[in-house]
Formats: sequence, structure tokens, C-alpha cells
Amino acid sequence: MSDTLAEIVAYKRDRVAAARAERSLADLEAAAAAAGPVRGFLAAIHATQAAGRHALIAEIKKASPSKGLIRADFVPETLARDYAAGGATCLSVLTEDRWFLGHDAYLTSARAACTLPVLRKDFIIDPWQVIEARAIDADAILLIMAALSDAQAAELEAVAIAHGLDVLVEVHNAAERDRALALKTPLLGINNRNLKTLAVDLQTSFDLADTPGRTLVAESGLSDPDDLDRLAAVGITCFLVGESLMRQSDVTRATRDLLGLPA
Ligand SMILES: O=P(O)(O)OC[C@@H](O)[C@@H](O)c1c[nH]c2ccccc12
Repeated sequence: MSDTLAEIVAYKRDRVAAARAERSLADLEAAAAAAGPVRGFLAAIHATQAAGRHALIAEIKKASPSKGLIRADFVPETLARDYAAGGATCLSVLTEDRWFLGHDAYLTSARAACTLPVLRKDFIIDPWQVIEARAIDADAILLIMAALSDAQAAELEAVAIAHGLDVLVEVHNAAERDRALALKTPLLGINNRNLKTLAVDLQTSFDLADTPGRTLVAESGLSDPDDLDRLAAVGITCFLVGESLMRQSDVTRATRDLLGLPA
């Protein structure tokens, strides 16, 4: 595990322990059960792909460890509406507070402002966080293979399925991809960002494009419509994009441009 990832995971362990001390599992489960119906995250991606369009998971991200503050004018509801108007299929909202300046409330309010399914983008290492995801209204969670053992990943996925959540499993290389294939989820994200150097290389997606039986998602470092088309040519037609869109003043227009949709 890279140093940053190990540090984040240690921080998450403390956060979960603190949350458990404050709230009972029964109370958290009750909140998850009281959440409205899930919006199908995977189903929305498949519907967009079936219509012959690129599926975009548009990310609401205020800051990152590699870039610091990305966007000062940060209103999750407005961003959610702008992404939806721009043709995004799903949203991803960072809820990690220390490195990404995310917040659970950003997810809840972004989702309430649109009709798109929403992924909780966080470092999930404990079943508590999965149940919490549903309690804050998420429709899907991210599982990062680099941060998890095979047994942990399988357990977290089972908890997600039991709570109606879709799972995006994220890998960075062939070894992680092979481990991820033991999971049930059809949704496999290929992160172009090297977790050790934080450098981005789109080649990672091309290298892993030949993964049969899964809906692949190219993640990180995407800003150019030509890159999306080149990835589509090797069979990847779902994309997770944050920073390049978050830096634009007209987010709707930038989203439409990236997807090659008419203004
Ligand atoms: O902002 P970018 O380069 O478009 O990348 C988005 C997304 O892939 C990135 O935020 C991400 C991918 N995996 C993660 C895991 C945790 C936090 C963040 C991420």
C-alpha cells in the first residue's frame, strides 16, 4: 500500500471507531432503512451505453491530495444540476473530509438536486461505512482493491448488496484486476492515477481494457473528448471525470463538450 493510502486508511479506522462510539449500529441501520429507494447506478450506465452514448460519472470534488483546492465556488446542488444538464449519467461525490475536503452532506444535497444515481466516493474499509452510505442516500459505493484484502472486499460487497447498493470496484493494475474479478459486481473501474506517485497515465486503462465480462470505467486524468473516443475504440465507454470539469466556470457546457453533445 502506498504511504498516502495507508495514512488515509489509518485515519478512516479512527473515524469509524469514533462514529461507532457515538451511534449504535441499530440506529445506523434504521437510518439506512428509512432512506428512499435507490436509483440504479449500474442500470443507468447500461441504459446510456445501450443508447450508443458515452456514460459519464461526473465527480463533485472540492480538493485532492495532489492538487489541493480545485474549486473555490463550490455548491454541490448547483454542480449536480449542471452535470445533469450537461448529460452526465451518474454523479460521484467525495465524502472524505481531510484530503478531499468532502462531506456527507454534499452527497445528500447533490442527490436531492437532481435525478441521477450517486456514488459515495470515499475510502471504505469497514461495513459501517457501507451502511452509512445508504443512510446518507448514496446509490453506490467505491471499493478500492489497493486498500483491501480479498476477504474484506468480499465482505464489504456483501453488505452493499444487502443494502441495495451498487459497487464500483477500483483497480490500478492487472494483479488488482484479477483479485477484483472474484467479486460479484459487474462494474470495474480502472484508475489511471498511480497511488504511489499520484501521476496519471491513461495507458493504464488501455492496458486493462481487455477484461471480458465487466463494465469498465476509465477513471482519472480525463479532459479531452479525443481520449474518450480512443478509449471507446478499445471498448471502454464509461468514464469517471472530476478535476477537468470542476475547473470550468460553465460546468454544463464543459460536460457537453467532453461528451461531444450539442450545446
Ligand atoms: O479528478 P480526475 O482526475 O478526473 O479523477 C476523478 C476520480 O477518478 C478520482 O477522484 C479518484 C479515483 N479513485 C479515487 C479514490 C478516492 C478518491 C478519489 C479518486
